[in-house]
Amino acid sequence: MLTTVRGQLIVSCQALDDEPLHSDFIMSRMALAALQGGAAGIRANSAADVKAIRATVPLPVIGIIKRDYPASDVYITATLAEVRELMAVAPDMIAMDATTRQRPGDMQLAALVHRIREEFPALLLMADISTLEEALNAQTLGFDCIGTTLHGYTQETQGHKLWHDDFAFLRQVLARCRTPVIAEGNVETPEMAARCLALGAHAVVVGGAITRPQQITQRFTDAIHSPGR
Ligand SMILES: CC(=O)N[C@H](C=O)[C@@H](O)[C@H](O)[C@H](O)COP(=O)(O)O
Repeated sequence: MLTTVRGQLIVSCQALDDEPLHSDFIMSRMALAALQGGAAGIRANSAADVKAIRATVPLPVIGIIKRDYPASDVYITATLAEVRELMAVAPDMIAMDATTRQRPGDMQLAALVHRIREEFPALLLMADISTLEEALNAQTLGFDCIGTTLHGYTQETQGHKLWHDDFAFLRQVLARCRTPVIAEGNVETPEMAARCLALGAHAVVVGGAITRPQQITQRFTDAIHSPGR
């Protein structure tokens, strides 16, 4: 899978249950639209969506399960239970939260990765990180690739966007990691996606700017109503 997506666009097709497009059927059609537009891979949330997408498009799929747990801020493939659920539909790679935050049941990331490797030795694992420290830790733990997915979404990085300062954070991670780095999170324009790849990202994941119409609409309405217009 990593070879297939090298230098390419991966489209994240996700709609949570409180979003207007929440439906495995709709996500599978989003994936088909992404294929027709030239995407090389798909990222999807839930076993149902991964299954529907795999039945519709011949592209590699990165699977995740977003699930909230009490007393932990970790929600992207937080425990072994989510990995097992996803493995029932066999995504090509699974992405999981690889931040240093406390996980449900106080499970340590290193122990969890060890358990996953024991149970699913052939599975590719993507580390969703928010800081350079977490990227380096993920590399040490042997993740197959590192995604900047959570940069801006943790307490430590709140308010940051991946594109700030000409992708300074991405450049920092790329300079320090030999594990392939996938740029993900707030890549809002085609130019930004191209820039991530030019900087050396292995691939780039774009979600909302392609598959969340409410977000796309708001960009237009914000521009129309902005005071300086
Ligand atoms: C922080 C978090 O939960 N990110 C999620 C991870 O799968 C998705 O909601 C994002 O859509 C995805 O990362 C792509 O990012 P963007 O939609 O900004 O292009």
